[in-house]
Amino acid sequence: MTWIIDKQFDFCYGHRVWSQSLETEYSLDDCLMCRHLHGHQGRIKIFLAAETLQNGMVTDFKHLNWFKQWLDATLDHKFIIDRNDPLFPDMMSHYCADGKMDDTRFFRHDEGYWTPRLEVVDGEIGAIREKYEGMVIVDFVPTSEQLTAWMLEIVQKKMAPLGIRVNSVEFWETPKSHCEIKA
Ligand SMILES: Nc1nc2c(c(=O)[nH]1)N=C([C@H](O)[C@H](O)COP(=O)(O)OP(=O)(O)OP(=O)(O)O)CN2
Repeated sequence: MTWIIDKQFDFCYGHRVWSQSLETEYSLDDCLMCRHLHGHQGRIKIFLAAETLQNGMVTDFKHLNWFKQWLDATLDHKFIIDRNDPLFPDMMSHYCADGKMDDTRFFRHDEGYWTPRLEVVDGEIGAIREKYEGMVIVDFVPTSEQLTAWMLEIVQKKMAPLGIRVNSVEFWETPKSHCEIKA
């Protein structure tokens, strides 16, 4: 017997899918809208599984509170940008040298993303600081598929010491566009 429990989390974020390309026979138009800077109300569901119960539970639902905190602090109301995005030097001009991301101007986080060191823009107007405060840099195109894979890995690593298996992760970029990864 396998028990599967799940918990859902919502967050809003911005992104740009700079690699989008379309087969117009199928898409019916050639507008690469996902290359625009745009935002979503994202929804993620984490599924945890076990063959035996501890204290009558797969694990306490509250053992995912850390994920809510991480999501709120890291991605909620942030713009997720790929460091390889051709627009990166333009959007992140204060954080580039020779047209490339200057790693020394960023914090590297264990979960595999970067955030700008805000002292780099000391002396600039508040709006400039606010722009960079809202940036989360990743090393992949932030599609539904890749965001889901990234978050699956983060949850798997964190839950492993508890002996909890992540069964799958589901992600909704919009209410109609959904991705699932079975671990
Ligand atoms: N396989 C993927 N395709 C697309 C992705 C993606 O991450 N993976 N992302 C986008 C866009 O970011 C976009 O915002 C979502 O587009 P779309 O599905 O077209 O939006 P809706 O769910 O609102 O659907 P409508 O048909 O426009 O109503 C594009 N493709």
